[in-house]
Amino acid sequence: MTTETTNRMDLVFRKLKAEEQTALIPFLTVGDPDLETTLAIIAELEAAGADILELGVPYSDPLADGPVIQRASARALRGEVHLRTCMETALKARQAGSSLPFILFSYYNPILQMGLDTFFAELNAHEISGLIIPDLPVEESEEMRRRSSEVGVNLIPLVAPTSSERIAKIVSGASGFIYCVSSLGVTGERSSFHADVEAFIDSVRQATDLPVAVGFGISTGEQVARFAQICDGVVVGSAIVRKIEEVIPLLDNPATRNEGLLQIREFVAQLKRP
Ligand SMILES: O=P(O)(O)OC[C@@H](O)[C@@H](O)c1c[nH]c2ccccc12
Repeated sequence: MTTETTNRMDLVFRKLKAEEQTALIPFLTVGDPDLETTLAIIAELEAAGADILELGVPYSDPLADGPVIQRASARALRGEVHLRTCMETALKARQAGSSLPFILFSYYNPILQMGLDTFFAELNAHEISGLIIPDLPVEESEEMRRRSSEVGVNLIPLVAPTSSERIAKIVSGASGFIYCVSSLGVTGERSSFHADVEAFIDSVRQATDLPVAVGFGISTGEQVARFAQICDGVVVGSAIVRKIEEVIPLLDNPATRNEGLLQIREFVAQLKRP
């Protein structure tokens, strides 16, 4: 008997699995170039076939990010976009009709600044289904996992090709999905991945019944199709953030805004159907 889940993300993975489909999971930085445009881009990503969305909280010290996302964070921070505005953006996107499950992607510090009690009290109220905290110390992940599950939000762990014997520990008690980082280093488009990435992903699959997704460096339809063969989800961030950066001049001009939005939609659509 399956336990009924109300978590929107879990329902999407279950539906895609039944259809033998892989989730396309874009990442964007909220507020890049501005909050109103982020809401418009979310609608384009959904129309382009996105299944789940990572909403990145801009941060002043994004140590795991490459230059593309660093620039996006800097643009969003100039617009005074912080953790609470990102949560509010998720709610506004839902109210505007989006049915995408939202993953709030934040470094640990902004969450600590807000205060854990406030943060977790507001997660659900803002339609957040998942949480990724790339720099969450393992020692503190137990409390964060407990608090997340208390409010029905999946705290999604990252595993790296070097995690090896820690994989079992990382995935035990996890929920939502397991995020396999395809390569070492920081985010950013890549033409090649960690040498044994398929074997690594397979070892994660052996260690969990949860959906397994891969991210880091994936930027073309061919790369998405390659990983879709062995994963339940594929995350694409920097390539989409770069496309957004490229069309900012179009987005900023009312006369060409729709052209800019269309270019973002078309870029993401070809990731799903190369
Ligand atoms: O940008 P890429 O190379 O496509 O990788 C996904 C990534 O953007 C997103 O999941 C992410 C953004 N910042 C991160 C920091 C750590 C791990 C993952 C991330």
